[in-house]
Amino acid sequence: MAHCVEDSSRYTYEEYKQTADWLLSKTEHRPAVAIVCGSGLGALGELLKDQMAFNYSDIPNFPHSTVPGHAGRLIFGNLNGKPCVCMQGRFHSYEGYPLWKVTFPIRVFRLIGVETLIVTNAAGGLNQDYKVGDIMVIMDHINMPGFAGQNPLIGPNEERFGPRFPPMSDAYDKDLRKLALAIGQELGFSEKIREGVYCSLGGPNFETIAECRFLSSLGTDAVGMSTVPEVIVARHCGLRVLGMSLITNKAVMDYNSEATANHEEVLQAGKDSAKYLEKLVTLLIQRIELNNNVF
Ligand SMILES: O=P(O)(O)O[C@@H]1C[C@H](O)[C@@H](CO)O1
Ligand SMILES: Nc1nc2[nH]cnc2c(=O)[nH]1
Repeated sequence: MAHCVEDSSRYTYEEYKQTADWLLSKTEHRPAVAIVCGSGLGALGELLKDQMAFNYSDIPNFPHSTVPGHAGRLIFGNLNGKPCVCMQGRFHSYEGYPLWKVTFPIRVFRLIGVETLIVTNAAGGLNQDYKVGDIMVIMDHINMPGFAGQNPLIGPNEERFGPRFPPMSDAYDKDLRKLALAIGQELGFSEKIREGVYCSLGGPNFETIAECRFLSSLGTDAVGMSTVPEVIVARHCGLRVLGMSLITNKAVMDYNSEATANHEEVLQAGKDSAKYLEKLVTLLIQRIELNNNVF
């Protein structure tokens, strides 16, 4: 039943196009790379030179950011000579947005000519080797809400974006992952840089101890509340994807522990470690090879 409600109120192709055309008419920037900033990681957006920024509330059809640490600005500019667009703030289903709304910007990016998506997030570390401040290059994901029928591609398929049944076994680009890991080593972060599996849950509560143990037994290295819907939609429309999680807290796995996760700690860890992610992304963008795709 829920699906029927969602279907009748999904964005039309024309609405994605309207937003894309609006943006293209307001700026001369023509980004090839889009960056989504996770909780507390908005400083990445400040790296862009020759900026032109829009508040989400001024962009036709755009949802609004409601979470602290997500400024709600779309910034166009150049990073190390490459044209980029950066979302300072993303949307989450726990804010009350259906997944087709959460992922709206991704298809708009495709229509304005973006070919590579870099998604970042704040995540809890389940892997016992991980420390707060580590950066995990996402190798693969588990779409937990997908197990319960929640997927941004549910509803009539829009063939102009991609196929009905997109594969997801190659969601995270191998070459970009290799490049990110190599740059991490080159920058001297070998202790900090990891590669692992991200699992997305619906939130907004943090996990119980039993849930953390369960996720860990499934092979999850880091847990969060975002990213996966964006990646599914990005892959559906042919974008190349790199994902990176900043480990902002260690998931509580022990019934004797007094620790509890909280958003303030997540934002603080973002502030403390933003500089590492900034260096990594800056060098990565310089080294990325672009195909100059036109959609
Ligand atoms: O947008 P991300 O996934 O980085 O945000 C994470 C998940 C929740 O929104 C929030 C919890 O602190 O951080
Ligand atoms: N679900 C979830 N999201 C997070 N975002 C940052 N830390 C966490 C966490 O521990 N769990």
